[in-house]
Amino acid sequence: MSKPPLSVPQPSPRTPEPGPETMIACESLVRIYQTGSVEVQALQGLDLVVERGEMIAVVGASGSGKSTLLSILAGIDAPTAGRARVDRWNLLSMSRSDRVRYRRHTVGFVRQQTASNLVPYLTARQMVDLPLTAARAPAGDRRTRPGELLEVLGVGHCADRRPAQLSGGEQMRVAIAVALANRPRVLLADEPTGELDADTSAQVFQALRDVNRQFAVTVVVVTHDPEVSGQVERTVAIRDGRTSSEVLRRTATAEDGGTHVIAEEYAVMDRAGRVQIPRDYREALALTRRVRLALEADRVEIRPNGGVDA
Ligand SMILES: Nc1ncnc2c1ncn2[C@@H]1O[C@H](COP(=O)(O)OP(=O)(O)OP(=O)(O)O)[C@@H](O)[C@H]1O
Repeated sequence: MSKPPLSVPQPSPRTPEPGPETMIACESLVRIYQTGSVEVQALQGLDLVVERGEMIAVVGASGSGKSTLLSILAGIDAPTAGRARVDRWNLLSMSRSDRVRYRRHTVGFVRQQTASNLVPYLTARQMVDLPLTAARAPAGDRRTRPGELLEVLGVGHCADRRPAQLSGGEQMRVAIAVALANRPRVLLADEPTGELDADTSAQVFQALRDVNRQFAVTVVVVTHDPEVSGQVERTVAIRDGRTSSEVLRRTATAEDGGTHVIAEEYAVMDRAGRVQIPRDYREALALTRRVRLALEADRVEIRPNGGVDA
């Protein structure tokens, strides 16, 4: 420290710990892939908390670990280390049968490639029925739920069509209906608008927002599309397998009564106090391995080694 603090600010009484309203809590999550002698650290200590009923977007460069995170949350892949809890499930200690139950009832997953979500020889109604049958849902549910869900997703008119008879946007809406069949608490979508044009993508995204509100399902959407990520209240950015920053958006009312969205970006600090400083900040001030930290009354300053006030 360059100088002693005048007074140490008191910690905020609000705790960042996952609470009863938390649906997803990942802490220091690590996933290492081993291919022959090569090790790839896809997740390198990622932290993420998502509240019940929240809808968030996850963004990040190609290879930053977004799909790995979603596969782990979907119960398809298992973490190497760290903690990951979704609803009442601990994702690091699930048995094989737990995993089946978890994937059937707790999470719905919409994959990146639209076609991979669908079965070419089944109609939309039959595809929504498939997970209901697998979960031995009551006959009443099986009769009514496929039609109702397709209706909510705006593809009720497509109920008797097969995937080849659907547009890209319709296929994605059907895929979302399939993922929601067993009333999951969490809906995970990996680039659901990646293969769609701008208008169709906006409609599909609106459909995700609608089901988030209507069914109170927690939604995590991975996207490259800034138009999409700009429409949720919270966007989490992943860099090199870690949560690096979050953008929070809120609607403010101006004096003339008009409303506008205010977006504020925050760096994310993990439990050990680590924060990633963006590359452009580091380069602008030539911050290298050693930096100077100073605790002020209302902030922590980071300065280049050899800066003033040494
Ligand atoms: N099964 C695997 N075996 C080996 N390495 C893998 C495997 N899956 C992912 N990786 C590696 O882990 C890292 C993270 O991959 P991931 O697919 O999670 O990134 P992503 O952010 O989703 O990228 P994209 O936006 O391109 O889909 C990458 O370096 C990738 O090559």
